[in-house]
Amino acid sequence: MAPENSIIELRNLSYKYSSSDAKALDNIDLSITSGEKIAILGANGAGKSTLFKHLNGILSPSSGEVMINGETISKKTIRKARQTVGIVFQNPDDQIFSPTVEEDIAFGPMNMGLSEDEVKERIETALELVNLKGFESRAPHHLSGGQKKLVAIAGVLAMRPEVVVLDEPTAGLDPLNAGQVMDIIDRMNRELNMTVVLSTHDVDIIPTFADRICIIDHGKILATGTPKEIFRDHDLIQKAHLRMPRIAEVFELLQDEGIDARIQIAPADARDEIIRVIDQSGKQGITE
Ligand SMILES: Nc1ncnc2c1ncn2[C@@H]1O[C@H](COP(=O)(O)OP(=O)(O)OP(=O)(O)O)[C@@H](O)[C@H]1O
Repeated sequence: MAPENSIIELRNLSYKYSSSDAKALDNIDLSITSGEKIAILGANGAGKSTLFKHLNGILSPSSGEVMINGETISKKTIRKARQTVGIVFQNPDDQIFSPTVEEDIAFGPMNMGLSEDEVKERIETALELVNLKGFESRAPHHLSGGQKKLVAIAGVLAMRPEVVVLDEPTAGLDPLNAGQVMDIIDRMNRELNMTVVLSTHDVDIIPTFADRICIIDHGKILATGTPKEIFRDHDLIQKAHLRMPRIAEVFELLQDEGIDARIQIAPADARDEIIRVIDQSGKQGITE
């Protein structure tokens, strides 16, 4: 039995590409809870994309199983699994095919057999959410990389999946667009109650985004935990080819100055800690 509220359940999942001797995924056990925001971290080649391709049946396990809402993905359940789990690939060119933005976003909902009115409404809502109203007739291949990424997100959004999986959603985007994409992802979770699974190499966005982190290395899970738990473990961070978020470096510098500040990784926690240190030094100043 899958744990209660578990929307995705991976059990002893292993996968080997036919052209390779090594396992790309090696005995993965992971349970993803409905409504959570989970970040999958790992070095290049760790197995993140291979893992994601198992979440809606693009790849089938060499051994083990993938369950969506308690049902193992099989020929019989794959259609339902694909409606439940929508994937936004790393390269938007892999998923945008239609001559116009509107037709591209309509593709998924039309395949679901929805009425014309419903499809129209979904296109409008999806374009509004990604701030691309007015782009309906534009040709996707003439858009910028960031705009294409937004079209790919809108296409998945229009299918209203319970889970959205995003493979490195901010890769190749300038800071402003990366921030915009992260805001959209956050709204998908807060306003549309979607479960979000994403992979990223950007450790600075994780403390504000993720409820939970899962670190994979050479196809195996090294650790799962809250961002605070994971970033406490320096050996783990090194092994996974990651680094501490920049905010933590400020606290390390303060500690080098002999200031009793506890290392923080998220902006709001950093603010609270700095206020605490200032308050404390103020009180010390009064008593001295
Ligand atoms: N089509 C394929 N055929 C053979 N081996 C593959 C194929 N795709 C990926 N691999 C191998 O499987 C392993 C996992 O690759 P994967 O693309 O899942 O990693 P990743 O964590 O997504 O990496 P990145 O961060 O670079 O996108 C790597 O060793 C890779 O070389």
